Amino acid sequence: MSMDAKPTVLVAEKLGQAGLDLLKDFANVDCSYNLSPEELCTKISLCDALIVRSATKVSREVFESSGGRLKVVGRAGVGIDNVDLGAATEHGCLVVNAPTANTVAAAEHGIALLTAMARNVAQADASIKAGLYSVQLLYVCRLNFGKWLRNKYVGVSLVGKTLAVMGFGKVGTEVARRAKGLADRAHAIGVDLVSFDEAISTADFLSLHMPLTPATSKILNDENFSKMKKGVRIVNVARGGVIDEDALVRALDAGIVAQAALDVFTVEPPPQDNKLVQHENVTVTPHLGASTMEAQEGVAIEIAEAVVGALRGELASTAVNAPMVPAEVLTELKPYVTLGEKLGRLAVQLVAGGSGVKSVKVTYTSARAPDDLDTRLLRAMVTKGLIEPISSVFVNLVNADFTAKQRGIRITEERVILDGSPEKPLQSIQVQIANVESRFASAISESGKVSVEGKVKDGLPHLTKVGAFEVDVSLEGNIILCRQVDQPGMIGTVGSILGEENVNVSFMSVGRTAPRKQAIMAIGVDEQPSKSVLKRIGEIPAVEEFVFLDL
Ligand SMILES: NC(=O)c1ccc[n+]([C@@H]2O[C@H](COP(=O)([O-])OP(=O)(O)OC[C@H]3O[C@@H](n4cnc5c(N)ncnc54)[C@H](O)[C@@H]3O)[C@@H](O)[C@H]2O)c1
Ligand SMILES: O=C(O)[C@H](O)COP(=O)(O)O
Repeated sequence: MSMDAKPTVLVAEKLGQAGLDLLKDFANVDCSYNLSPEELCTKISLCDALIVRSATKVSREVFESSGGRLKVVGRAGVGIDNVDLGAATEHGCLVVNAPTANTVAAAEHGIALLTAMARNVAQADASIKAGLYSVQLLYVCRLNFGKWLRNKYVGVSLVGKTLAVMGFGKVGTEVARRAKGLADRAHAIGVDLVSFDEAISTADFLSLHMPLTPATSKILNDENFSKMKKGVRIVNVARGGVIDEDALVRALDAGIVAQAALDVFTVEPPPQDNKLVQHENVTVTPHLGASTMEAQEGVAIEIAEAVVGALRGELASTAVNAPMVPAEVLTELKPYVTLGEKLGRLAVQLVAGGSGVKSVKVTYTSARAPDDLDTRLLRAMVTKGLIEPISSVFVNLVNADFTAKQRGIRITEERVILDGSPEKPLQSIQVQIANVESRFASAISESGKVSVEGKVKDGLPHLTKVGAFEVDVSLEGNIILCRQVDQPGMIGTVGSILGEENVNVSFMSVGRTAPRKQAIMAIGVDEQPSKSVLKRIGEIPAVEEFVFLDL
């Protein structure tokens, strides 16, 4: 981050002014458009956030070049096919989009293309203009009637036709709503949910609105064109890649597809000699679906708010590579999130060597029904606590599951449903690590696992159980755990050794199996005691084992 501690946001494509103003209130904003892939990779190591539209490829190299600084990529629009989500997740980088602000604009453009295509508006306009142009050049008669082609551009009517809306999400729904008014037939609104094969074989018009994914890539191909009604007309305001463009040229030439209206292309901008662009039965626009004044202001505000929120550490409601947790749930879970992370940190530090951790079980006790308790955030934070003390990896909500998997750590979850009031989301969290040896033998529970358990008390995380021993220590600062013979004077002895070195004790708690037998003393300390102090504690005759844990 820069010297003035403001984050830096790189805006790599044109963004509405209202969004830029919002960003500038919070961050240093670098608007650099038309960067080459190499320039983007060079700049990115100085940026905390990147905002793009559809033209910038946010590739794996971009994340690798960021050196861990890039925290969020904001896609000022819907489609995220230009962002390598896998690489973003691996690098712990949140990706957010602006999913709602351009819906109507895209739907309106789809309808514009549908009606313009059906009535040859673009071709007829180009033809007349070409005719007038030759008049001016040649200084001949006033009109060139050769270009006034009223018979050539006879169109087709939409009334009574079937429109198949493929991809019935936000844009698809809005297209169907508008098309209903045009076609005025129940089955033209796309509410008959039919199979893909039925849709393509019965439609007079196809309007594409699905995202580009491995499943939709080239979904309209030779095989599927051959199943279509002869004379079908196709509108694409989704992504060029959902159509096999060579196959579409063949289908147009064969008369299977009468016309196509395309806003998007596999390669943008398409090369000059692209056969679709040149085809007389194809109408094209340069990816204008989201390009209205209103949509661009809306998208800019939507993405700026999401990026600023993410940089502030808030969970974005439009995240596309992290679990979505609504704001009110997040507020409620906050102390449990801290508890989960601290229990993870404690548990892994109790393992001898730390690195053998492969099998972890997290048990939640709660009076809430399972579907009323979203544990993904808790699991991610336990994972963060488990992994960060034993590696240099930065773990967050985005990459927690990936990082655990990559390190071969299997994390299972169990919920124990309690009777009682579901007012609190959780009663307790227990973290158990199987098949490991402990640096502190008393942390091994009866089941042979390193086990720690905690609760939230008065809004603060507390350690309440270590192995089979019940304790109660607030999880702030650091902790010393001692197992000793239960006898009078132990608290005073340990307390005075710490006091001599000015180590402040914040909390002490003793849990024992039975009076005068074994006990565990959990001591919360604000400072880290020196090695010699820890040695002196270990030399107290009644102390059988002890461990210092860094929280
Ligand atoms: N031309 C433009 O400027 C422009 C503007 C906005 C959106 N878009 C494109 O349109 C797409 C849709 O936008 P949206 O806001 O409606 O998104 P959305 O997520 O609301 O809708 C997408 C729909 O497609 C469906 N879908 C996914 N895979 C499918 C498949 N294999 N077959 C059929 N349906 C499938 C989903 O279930 C969902 O209902 C975006 O991903 C983007 O690529 C383009
Ligand atoms: O997916 C989208 O939102 C649209 O394709 C808009 O893309 P654009 O931001 O490049 O106009």
